[in-house]
Amino acid sequence: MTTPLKLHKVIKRYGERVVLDVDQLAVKGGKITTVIGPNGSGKSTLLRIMALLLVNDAGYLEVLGETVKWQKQQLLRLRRQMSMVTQTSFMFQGTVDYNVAYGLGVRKISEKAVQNRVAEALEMVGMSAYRAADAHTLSGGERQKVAIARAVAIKPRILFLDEPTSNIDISSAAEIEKQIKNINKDQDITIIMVTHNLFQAKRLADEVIFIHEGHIIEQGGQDLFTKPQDLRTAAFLRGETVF
Ligand SMILES: Nc1ncnc2c1ncn2[C@@H]1O[C@H](COP(=O)(O)OP(=O)(O)OP(=O)(O)O)[C@@H](O)[C@H]1O
Repeated sequence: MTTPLKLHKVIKRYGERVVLDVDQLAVKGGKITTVIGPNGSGKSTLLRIMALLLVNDAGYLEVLGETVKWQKQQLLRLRRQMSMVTQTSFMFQGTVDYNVAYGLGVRKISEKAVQNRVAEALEMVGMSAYRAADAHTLSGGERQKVAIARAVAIKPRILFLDEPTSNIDISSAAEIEKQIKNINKDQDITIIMVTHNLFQAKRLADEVIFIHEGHIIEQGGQDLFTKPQDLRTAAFLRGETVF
């Protein structure tokens, strides 16, 4: 799948206000795309629409080769092929094992296969030693790793990350960044990640999208960081206010 996600003339409004207005967007399959932009520019809104958690008001999406009709059966089928990790992850009452296995319960796979997937996912994030731990006793960084394991255990085709490391320290964030890269490479999962951390965006991005006031101003590869084409992108990357 070269383009697992496409948006065509997608608009999202809250009341009268247009908060997202994307003419065309194509996300490259098997790559890590980072989404950057000022506060309130529409990054999370874009991510939530792409993850089929929020309905657009105009335009349409193509997800994993299907035009999204927002019809129940199709939504279920498509959502089962994607997962999301947010800034602070909810842990269910129970062990780490239980939390990672959570999304697998509704899938028709054997108990043995569930155990294998959980073990594999925890290994990927370096949390194998915590399998039997109570999830509510974990630190913030550990929770995020378990949340990533839970998201990966379902073997999604697209993984959405909304500021997954913004509440954790630099060294845990660095570990998670490494794990994100490995997940993308080894599991061939398309990753779309919103981050406020420009250094992180640069370290992880195969592709980057700069969004401002609901519009995609620029999309490109690593060149976008070094040779931005738009004055607003350049200003944002310099840490200046974007007008
Ligand atoms: N449920 C809602 N009702 C009304 N307005 C909303 C709602 N959700 C988001 N907005 C508005 O939409 C705009 C875009 O919000 P969004 O969260 O997508 O931005 P963002 O780029 O992710 O911001 P941040 O970097 O601050 O997290 C903001 O102005 C926000 O106030």
